Amino acid sequence: MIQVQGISKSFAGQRVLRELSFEVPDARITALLGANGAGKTSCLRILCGLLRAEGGQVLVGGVDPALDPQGVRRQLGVVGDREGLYERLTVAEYLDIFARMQGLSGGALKSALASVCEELELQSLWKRRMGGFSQGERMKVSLARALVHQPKHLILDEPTRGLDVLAVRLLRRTLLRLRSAGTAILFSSHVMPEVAELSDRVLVMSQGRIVGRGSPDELIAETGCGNLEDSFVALAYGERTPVAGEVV
Ligand SMILES: Nc1ncnc2c1ncn2[C@@H]1O[C@H](COP(=O)(O)OP(=O)(O)OP(=O)(O)O)[C@@H](O)[C@H]1O
Repeated sequence: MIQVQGISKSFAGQRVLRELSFEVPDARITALLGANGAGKTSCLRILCGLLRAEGGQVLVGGVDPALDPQGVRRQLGVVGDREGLYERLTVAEYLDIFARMQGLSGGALKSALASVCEELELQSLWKRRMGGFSQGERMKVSLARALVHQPKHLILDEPTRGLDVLAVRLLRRTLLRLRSAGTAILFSSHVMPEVAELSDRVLVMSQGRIVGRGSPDELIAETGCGNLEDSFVALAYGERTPVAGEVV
C-alpha cells in the first residue's frame, strides 16, 4: 500500500500541492486525474523519491522514500512520462542492467528477463538497439524495466499517451494481471474511457488538492452526472452538468 499524509510542495513560492492525503491500496488500480498543471506529476515524483515534499509523510510499503530511497526502489516500479532510454543499448542489455541494479543475478535474473520478454511481447525487439524506437516500443521497454524486479507497487505517469490500440490493450492486460497478483497500481491519465474501464478507484486533483475520490460509479453518483468525464469536469472545474429536469 502507498500512504500519503498531508504533503505539500511549492516551486519558486508557488504552491502546487496543498496538504494532499490519500491511499493506494494493494490489489487495486487507482487513477489520478486532474487538469494540466493540477500537480499530478509533482505528486508522483514525490512518491518515487525524485522530489521532496514539504511536510507530511509518504510511505511506500511502509518505507519513506525521503529517508530510504533505495528501500522504496526495491519495491516500486515506475513508468515516467518522458523518460529517455539508452539508445545504443539493445533491449536485452538495457533490461539486464536494470535487473542487476535491483539485485537480481543467476537463474533469478534469467527467469525475470524471460518473463518480462514474454509478458510484454518483446521477442522481436529483444536484440534491437533502442535508437529510433516508436512510442509504443518505448512504452513496452519502460514497462518491462519497471516490472523486471516484480515490485509490489507500480506508478505510471500517463502510460497510454501516444499509444495505438494494440499497445493500450497490452498495457491494460498487464495491469489487470498485476492487480490480480496483489500489486498496488497508481496511474495518471487524461483519457476518461480508459480510466472508467480500468480503475477501481479514482482520485481527482484540482490546484494541488484532492477534490474527489471514490470508484467511478461513486463519483458519478456523487456529482449527479451521466458519466465519468462529466463528473471529472464537475469536480475539477466546479461545473456540474445539469441532470434531466433540473432547473439551471
Ligand atoms: N521543476 C519545476 N519547477 C517549477 N515549476 C514546476 C516544476 N515542476 C512542476 N512545476 C509546476 O507545478 C505545477 C504542477 O505541475 P505538474 O507537472 O505536477 O502538473 P500535472 O498535473 O502533471 O500536469 P499535466 O497534466 O499537464 O502533465 C505546474 O504549474 C508546473 O508548471
